[in-house]
Amino acid sequence: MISFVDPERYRLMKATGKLPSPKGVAFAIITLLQRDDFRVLELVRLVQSDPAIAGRLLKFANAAAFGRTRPIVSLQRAIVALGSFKVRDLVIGLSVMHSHKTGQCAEFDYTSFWSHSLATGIACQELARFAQISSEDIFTIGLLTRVGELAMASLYPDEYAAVLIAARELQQDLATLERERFDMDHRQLGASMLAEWGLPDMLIQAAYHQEQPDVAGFPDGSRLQTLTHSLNFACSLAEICMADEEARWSLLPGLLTRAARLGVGGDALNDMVDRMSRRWREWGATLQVRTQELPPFAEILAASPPSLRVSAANPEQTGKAAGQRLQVQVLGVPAAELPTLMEQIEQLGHLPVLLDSTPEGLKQALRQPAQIVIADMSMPGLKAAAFCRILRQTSAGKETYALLLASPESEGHIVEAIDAGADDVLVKPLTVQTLRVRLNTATRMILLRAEIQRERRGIMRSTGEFAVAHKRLLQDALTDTLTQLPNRRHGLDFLASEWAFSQSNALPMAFLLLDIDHFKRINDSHGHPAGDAVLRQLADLLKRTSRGEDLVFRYGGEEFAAVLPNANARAAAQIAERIRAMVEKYDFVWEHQALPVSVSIGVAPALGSEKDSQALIQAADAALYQAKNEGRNRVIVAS
Ligand SMILES: Nc1nc2c(ncn2[C@@H]2O[C@H](COP(=O)(O)OP(=O)(O)OP(=O)(O)O)[C@@H](O)[C@H]2O)c(=O)[nH]1
Repeated sequence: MISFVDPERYRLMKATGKLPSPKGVAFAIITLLQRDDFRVLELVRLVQSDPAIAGRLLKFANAAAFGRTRPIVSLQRAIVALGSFKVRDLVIGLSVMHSHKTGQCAEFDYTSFWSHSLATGIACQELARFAQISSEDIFTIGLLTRVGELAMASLYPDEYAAVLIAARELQQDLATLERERFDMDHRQLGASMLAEWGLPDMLIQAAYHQEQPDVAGFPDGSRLQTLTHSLNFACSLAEICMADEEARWSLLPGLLTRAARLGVGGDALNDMVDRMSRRWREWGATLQVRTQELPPFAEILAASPPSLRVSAANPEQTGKAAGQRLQVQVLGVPAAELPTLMEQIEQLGHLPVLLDSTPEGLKQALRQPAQIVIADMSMPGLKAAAFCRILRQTSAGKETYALLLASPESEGHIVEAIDAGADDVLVKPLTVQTLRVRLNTATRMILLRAEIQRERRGIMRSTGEFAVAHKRLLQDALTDTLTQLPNRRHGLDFLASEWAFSQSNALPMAFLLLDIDHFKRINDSHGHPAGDAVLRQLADLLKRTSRGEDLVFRYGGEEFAAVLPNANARAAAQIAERIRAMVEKYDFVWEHQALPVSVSIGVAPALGSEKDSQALIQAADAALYQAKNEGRNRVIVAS
């Protein structure tokens, strides 16, 4: 199944001395293990001769022995625990990495290559249990899976640089271009190298096919198929680790589909990615390979923009409603149908997110539902109708588009599910066309809901702004600009309503009119601004000293007025006298100069006999006129 490089050609390439190869101790270990009669002690001695490799092996052995009560401290024990052949493979991987961190090919990014390879190796270890393979073996193959590319760059630095540029600029398949140029590709060359170093055939096959696991033709469910898919997933996870934030989002759908194939999703996937990225950084520090911090995977998923523009390069996505990429949570879909569904969702340009078919997965869907939730009616744990009902009760779930999948047998429950709040039900088996039509409908519906929300927010904002503006206008219309007291219009309205209230409730009230004595003189002697200042100071004084229930307002010019609810003639006269005396004593100041000010006040208590509030004004005005006539700076109560 593997198309290796022609052995004679490989021999010639090797003879150039340019092919990457395990050096020193690693090479000696390969030779040792090729002998049938090698002894573990010889292996231990060889490893001991390179302290750097010895240290890393110990670390690996302890990582593999995770869960043991005591760490392995002796190299011999570590080698026995790992097994001689695993030791050989690990040492090969580490040695190749160590001696090929830089090279001659200008377009080959050696630093990124090893960052990616290490991330792949570490991700592979996380997948060891799925692939039913030891974590050391799978680490090595993850680390070396792209070693053919490194070899091409070492053998033909200039020509390979041109191939890399063409692959990038023309967006063409690298292996195809390599075959056109060199009559072999990196997969073939890599496989030949791994075979020469003695790595197990199964690992070589997986590495060879990992870029296109579906065309490998491995039997469904076979160990080799799972291993190849695991390697493919690990590479995709490494891409995510290497990518910047924006590129990461576009890689997510592919990763989630691959994870679904292996049956990993929900919190298990989040934990796995977080653990992997942590170990990648740890090992990066040990092996001096560049790494970068990855936010928690749950955060990456949550932050992926729901309305990411769809890449025009993907023809499947054209014609999709408004070109929106939406998060689609998938819940309770039987394992056999899952990969196809995830792939279809991805093909249609959306972001499939697999949730565990466990109570936890259900909780997550209810707590943080995506824009679309696809739930199978046969999901374990909760009936679809109940799920929809609970979903609709949550604030986030109200907006979610709930699409249920029904098997022909569960058709009877469809009406029940729709009544419970499902937006749509699809009867299986699904075709990609049906799914496309339904997801487009969902997308339009979601966009429409978002539009309505936006408009509603806009209306609320305008209403709020209008209310504020209206209040401000009203305030302006009722306030005197110079003194900030209520103006005449406001004051007279208040007087009218207070008078009517006191009349109908037989309560006392009074009205005062107050006029500054010889105000003209202040203007004439000190200027109009001095007059304004006196008006403002008097307004403040009246405001500060009036009772809470009274309304003091500017009547006009140098005249002020006060409406005094609940004040009979005597009380009103006392209030007026208090004001008069206070003004007389008050230090009015203009430009550090004291200005003596006095006021005359006419008091009009409501007697119950006047026909309207206007009569009170006239009475107060008459009393004020009398006060002025009698010498000013006095209070006259109308009778
Ligand atoms: N600075 C200033 N002066 C004002 C304002 N409104 C009215 N006046 C002045 O107030 C003065 C009122 O003068 P008069 O009606 O003769 O009365 P007076 O000088 O107070 O004398 P009596 O009321 O008889 O004690 C006029 O000179 C107006 O120009 C204002 O808003 N600012």
